[in-house]
Amino acid sequence: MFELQDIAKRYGSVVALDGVDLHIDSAATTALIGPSGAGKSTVLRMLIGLDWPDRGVVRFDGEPLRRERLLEQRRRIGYVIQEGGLFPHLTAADNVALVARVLGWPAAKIEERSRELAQLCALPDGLLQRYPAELSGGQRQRVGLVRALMLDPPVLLLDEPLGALDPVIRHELQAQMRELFATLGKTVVLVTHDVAEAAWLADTLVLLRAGRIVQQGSARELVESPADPFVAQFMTAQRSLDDAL
Ligand SMILES: Nc1ncnc2c1ncn2[C@@H]1O[C@H](COP(=O)(O)OP(=O)(O)OP(=O)(O)O)[C@@H](O)[C@H]1O
Repeated sequence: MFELQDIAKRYGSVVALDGVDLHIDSAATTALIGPSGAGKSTVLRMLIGLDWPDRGVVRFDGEPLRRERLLEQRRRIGYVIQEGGLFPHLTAADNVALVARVLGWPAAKIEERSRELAQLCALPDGLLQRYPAELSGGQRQRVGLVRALMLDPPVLLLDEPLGALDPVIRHELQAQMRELFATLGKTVVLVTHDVAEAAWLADTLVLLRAGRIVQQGSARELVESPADPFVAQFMTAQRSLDDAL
C-alpha cells in the first residue's frame, strides 16, 4: 500500500529520517516503534503528505504522493492523532460529519453512517451530541476514529492512538481496536511507545532509531532474532508487574 524509498528528512540541523526504505502491506497492521525522536511520527506524516521528504519517494498504492493530487489521495486515508484531534467548538457529531458534509452527502446518510460507526467503535448513544471537552480521553479517541472511518478509507494512520489513557480504558480499547482492524480488513499504520501494544495490534513491527530502520518483522522475530543488541534491549525494556512482585 505504501512504499518509501530512501527517504531523508532534516529539520534545520536535526536529521529526522536518514535513508528509510519501507514497504507497508495492504490489509495488515504495521506498528512504528522506537525511542523518542526516532522519526516515527515523521514517517506517518509523510504517508499522508503532511511533511515532504528532502530526498526519496513515497508511493501510495503504486503512485508517488504528489502535492497536486493530495486531496484526492487523502480521501483514501483516515488519520487520527492523539486524543482524536477534534475541533473543540463542534460537537462530536459535527466533527464526525464535517468532511462528508463538505462532499455533499445527504444528512440522512451521514446520520446513518455515524450511528453505525459509533456502534462499531463502542461509543454509547447520545455521546455524539456532546462537545469534545465533555468527553473522556478514551471517548474522544473513539470519536476521532469514527471521524477517520466516515468515508470508509482503505487506510488508517494512527499516531499514538491510545497514548495518555488510563490503563483500564487502554486495555479495553486495545481489544476493541484489534477486533475492529480484523473486521474491517484495512491497512493500518500506527505509532506507539508501548511494545506490548504494538505486538498485540500489529502484524509487523518497524523499529526505528535515530531516523533509520533497525529491524522490521513480527514481534516474535524481533524478540527471538534481534538484529543487534539495541533491538533486544528495546523489546525487553518495559517492566512487567512480575518484576516488582
Ligand atoms: N517540525 C519540526 N521541527 C523541528 N524538528 C522536528 C519537527 N518535527 C520533528 N522534529 C524532530 O525530528 C526528529 C524526529 O521526530 P519525530 O516526531 O518523528 O519522532 P518520534 O519518533 O515520533 O518521537 P516521539 O516518540 O517523541 O513522538 C526529532 O528529533 C524531532 O525533534
